[in-house]
Amino acid sequence: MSPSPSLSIPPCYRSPGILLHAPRTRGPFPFLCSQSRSFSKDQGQTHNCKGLKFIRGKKQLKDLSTWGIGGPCNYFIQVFDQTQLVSAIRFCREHSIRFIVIGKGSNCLFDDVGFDGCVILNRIEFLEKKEPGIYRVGSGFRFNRLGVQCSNEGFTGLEFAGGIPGTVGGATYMNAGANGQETANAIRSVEFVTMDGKFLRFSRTDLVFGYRSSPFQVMEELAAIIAVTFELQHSGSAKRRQHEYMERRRMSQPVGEQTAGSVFRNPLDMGVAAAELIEKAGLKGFRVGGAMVSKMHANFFINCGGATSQDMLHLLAVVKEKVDQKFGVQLKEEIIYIHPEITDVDLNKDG
Ligand SMILES: NC(=O)C1=CN([C@@H]2O[C@H](COP(=O)(O)OP(=O)(O)OC[C@H]3O[C@@H](n4cnc5c(N)ncnc54)[C@H](OP(=O)(O)O)[C@@H]3O)[C@@H](O)[C@H]2O)C=CC1
Ligand SMILES: C=C(O[C@H]1[C@H](O)[C@@H](CO)O[C@H](OP(=O)(O)OP(=O)(O)OC[C@H]2O[C@@H](n3ccc(=O)[nH]c3=O)[C@H](O)[C@@H]2O)[C@@H]1NC(C)=O)C(=O)O
Repeated sequence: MSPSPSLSIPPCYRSPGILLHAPRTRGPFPFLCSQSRSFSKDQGQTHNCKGLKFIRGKKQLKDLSTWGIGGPCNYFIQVFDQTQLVSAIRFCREHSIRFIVIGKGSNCLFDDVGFDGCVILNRIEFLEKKEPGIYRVGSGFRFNRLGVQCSNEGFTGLEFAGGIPGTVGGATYMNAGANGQETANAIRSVEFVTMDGKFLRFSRTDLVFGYRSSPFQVMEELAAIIAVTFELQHSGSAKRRQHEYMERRRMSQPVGEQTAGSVFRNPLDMGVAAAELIEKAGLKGFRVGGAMVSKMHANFFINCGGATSQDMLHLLAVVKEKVDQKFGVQLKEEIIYIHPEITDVDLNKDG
């Protein structure tokens, strides 16, 4: 799909060498006619469909993102179980409405223009203990809470999740990690729903994860991850370790500020952290409008109050450019930019 003529990609993302992680929003059925919808029309109305209540044009994405940035979305719905999730997806597809599924919005940069589609907020929050160390958890369950609970119960594998602001679904999708642990290593199986409404369950051995990557990021038929089963081992020291990791996080990261965690992936092949390069480029405290490189941790960018998506995009672009100029390293985003209208456009490709 081509960019709409009425919306422009921010100029900073047109410059050669300025790359952006591809936003993967799920589009409508290709064979259905696209309805012409004006952005955020029917402001403030709700639309009831089979017991589901969609809010039209009113929900501000800044309230759904840890960065506190983003304009209105055309449709918004919260889902509390998999039946509601599937119904919401079916509604979107039948009406040719693009949708995204989000958790805590801790890895998303929404645009001030908003999102011309439906944002489905995942509130599937159950936790089942199947047997000692085996937890089946709804994808909307807070990852932080899971990490603390499992560690307190004497199981190791998810200590690092303490303090991570995302959901179990987001953490699986991103293969979140910290302190030498990764989500993938604790997974036994993942249940998800496809675009045509099928439920599938893959066991860990069927899934190839990497550093901040999962097969779900490139799975065309994925609609949403529904639940994840974790398999953890007994450990007398898990609780202490979880506390230590949390303390380390408090000492090294700007906890409590409006951030989206690490902005860039570490360039693993270079054997250096993105934060180190940004700091050595002299960019700690560098500011564009309301967006600033944290003085505490250079790979965290802070909304100091009133930052716009343009501020943040420009800050990202400047940091990438300076790091490239100084070290010849092209940083790659960990955060996902949700473009207001473009579907499946890889902005990494060119300007
Ligand atoms: N290590 C750390 O300290 C930090 C880690 N993080 C990590 O960032 C991630 C963000 O989690 P969260 O805030 O919940 O995610 P978000 O709400 O930010 O969603 C980010 C993207 O993840 C995908 N996604 C989220 N939930 C689902 C789901 N149930 N099924 C399929 N795709 C999904 C969607 O991608 P798409 O639209 O492309 O399909 C979505 O756009 C986690 O991995 C979190 O642990 C974040 C901050 C700090
Ligand atoms: C926050 C995230 O995950 C974090 C995770 O919490 C921490 C803790 O294990 O390790 C990663 O950060 P990181 O690589 O920056 O880890 P740190 O230990 O803080 O720093 C690495 C190196 O960079 C140096 N460093 C760090 C910050 C800074 O401002 N300047 C600097 O030079 C540190 O001295 C250290 O030598 C994850 N980030 C990535 C992109 O891999 C996230 O994914 O959102």
